[in-house]
Amino acid sequence: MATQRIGLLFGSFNPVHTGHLILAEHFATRTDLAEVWFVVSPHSPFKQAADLRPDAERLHLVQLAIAGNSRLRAEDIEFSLPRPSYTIATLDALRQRYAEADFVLLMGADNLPGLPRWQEAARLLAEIDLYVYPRPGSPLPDLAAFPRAQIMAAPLLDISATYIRESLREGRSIRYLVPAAVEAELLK
Ligand SMILES: Nc1ncnc2c1ncn2[C@@H]1O[C@H](COP(=O)(O)OP(=O)(O)OP(=O)(O)O)[C@@H](O)[C@H]1O
Ligand SMILES: O=C(O)c1ccc[n+]([C@@H]2O[C@H](COP(=O)([O-])O)[C@@H](O)[C@H]2O)c1
Repeated sequence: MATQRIGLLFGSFNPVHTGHLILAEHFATRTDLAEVWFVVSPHSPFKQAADLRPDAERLHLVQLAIAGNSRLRAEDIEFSLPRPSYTIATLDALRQRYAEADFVLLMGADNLPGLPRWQEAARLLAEIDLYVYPRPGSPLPDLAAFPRAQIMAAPLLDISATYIRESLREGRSIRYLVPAAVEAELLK
């Protein structure tokens, strides 16, 4: 099989929302990437696990959100890896499982300055291309320290999983903020 470039969008997806989907669809259809995979993290190293929905539920919501879209995929590889989920370990595992894929890391410009503090950051930065999308309110990062990174504009929706969780707590509408199937599941 020919090598395919696959974009990886890492996150807690607690829950997945329309902002993630617009971003993923953009990269999967308007760049050289063949697909975008949502890598559901059981526990992101810099985040508290306290108000996290169970892993399987967050994965299921991603699966509902992307159902029928052959360019998007839900990846649960981190469920079977040590925690917290370090991206370099995940990348090693993904490369072992999918030897034919050429992975690219998708990342918001706000996250890039923190990347040098990630586990084995030097190896990670040496081993993978980064597509960095600007975030409103975040200055464009200096790419000097990131030779394999390039800025790629993408349409963004100014919502977050935090906003969805707050809306649910307050009994407010989440219609259109998440796909209808995700909304139905969250309101069950
Ligand atoms: N509205 C959005 N537009 C583009 N990218 C987003 C948006 N929301 C989140 N992302 C990015 O998607 C990835 C996964 O997001 P994550 O699961 O952390 O969601 P989140 O909405 O930022 O969550 P939370 O509000 O719980 O922190 C991260 O890289 C994050 O920066
Ligand atoms: O590898 C690391 O050391 C590392 C440190 C912080 C974050 N990450 C990855 O970045 C993703 C987004 O992080 P967060 O905290 O914004 O949800 C998360 O899912 C992790 O896979 C990875």
